[in-house]
Parts: sequence; C-alpha cells; structure tokens
Amino acid sequence: PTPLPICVTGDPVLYQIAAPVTEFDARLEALAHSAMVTMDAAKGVGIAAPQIGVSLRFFIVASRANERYPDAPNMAPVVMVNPCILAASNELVAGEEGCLSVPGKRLSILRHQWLDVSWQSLDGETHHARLEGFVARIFQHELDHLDGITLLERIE
Ligand SMILES: O=C(O)C[C@@H](Cc1ccccc1)C(=O)SCC(=O)c1ccccc1
Ligand SMILES: [Zn+2]
Repeated sequence: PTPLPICVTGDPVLYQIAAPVTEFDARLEALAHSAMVTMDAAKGVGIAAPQIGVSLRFFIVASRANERYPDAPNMAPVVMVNPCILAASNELVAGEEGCLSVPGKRLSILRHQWLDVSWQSLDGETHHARLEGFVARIFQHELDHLDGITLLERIE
C-alpha cells in the first residue's frame, strides 16, 4: 500500500495510551504492513502504530547501521505486538534520538543499556529476547509511543 501520513507533535493520538491487540487477524496484518511501508518511506529505524494514527499496542523495530550508530546491527524488521519490558539494566546510557513525529529534532536521551522483553508476533505467538545497545534504544523509544510519550516529554 502507499505510505500513510505520519502524525506529528500536537496530534492527540500521540498522547494516548494505546490499547492492547486482541485480534490477530488480517486487519492487524494490513495495519502492520502499512506501518512498514510508511517507516521505509520515511527511512526510519522504527515506527509505532500511534504514529500512523492507530492507537493499538504494536510497533516495528528495524535497526540498521547509520552515521550516529555505525556499529548498530542490520536486522530484518520485527513487528512487535503487545510488547513488554520484563527486566531492565540499572545502567542508563545517553544517545542521540530522532523521532518521525518530531521532525528535525535530535535529542540526547537516557535509556536502559539492556532489556529483557516479550512480545507477540502477528500470528499471536509469544517471544522473549534480551536486547542491548541501539536495538534496546529503539524498543524503549517505540514503547514510549504506545504510552503516549514522545521525545519532547523525555527532555531531562
Ligand atoms: O519516531 C520513531 O519512532 C522512529 C525513530 C526511531 C528511533 C531513532 C533513533 C533512536 C531511537 C529510535 C527514527 O527512526 S528517527 C530517524 C532515523 O532514522 C534515525 C535517527 C537517529 C539515529 C538513527 C536513525
Ligand atoms: Zn518516535
């Protein structure tokens, strides 16, 4: 499908708590595909459903090496439904982040260095993983979007 418009600062959907996904159906797959196409068109390394106006708990993580994080892993995009943080490092690390919903801003944000997380894939299956570094950063950034938090609400 064609990329959707990305909601930007001020759009109420960005400040809502997104609802858990309960129906793992074709509609969810279509929404995830629209998010993927939109993220790709915007050259993002992640995107959360609220950013395309959908207040549901899913996002995409798609780390790739880039000028700010040259050693970031190049990973196949992962659609994470109903994501949770099970455990997080006490150690925090500062790093530059951008946000497709806050165009033109680059802010240094403190994030947990590693996370134990769980999520469901589009078929409803539950997964667990330990994330670290840039991938953990993206996960935390996208999870914030599901809880109505953008970069601007994270300024120390
Ligand atoms: O708004 C979003 O969720 C997408 C955002 C994800 C993100 C970037 C950097 C750190 C954490 C989360 C982006 O992809 S912003 C644009 C971008 O591609 C980028 C920005 C900074 C570093 C690397 C990539
Ligand atoms: Zn963002």
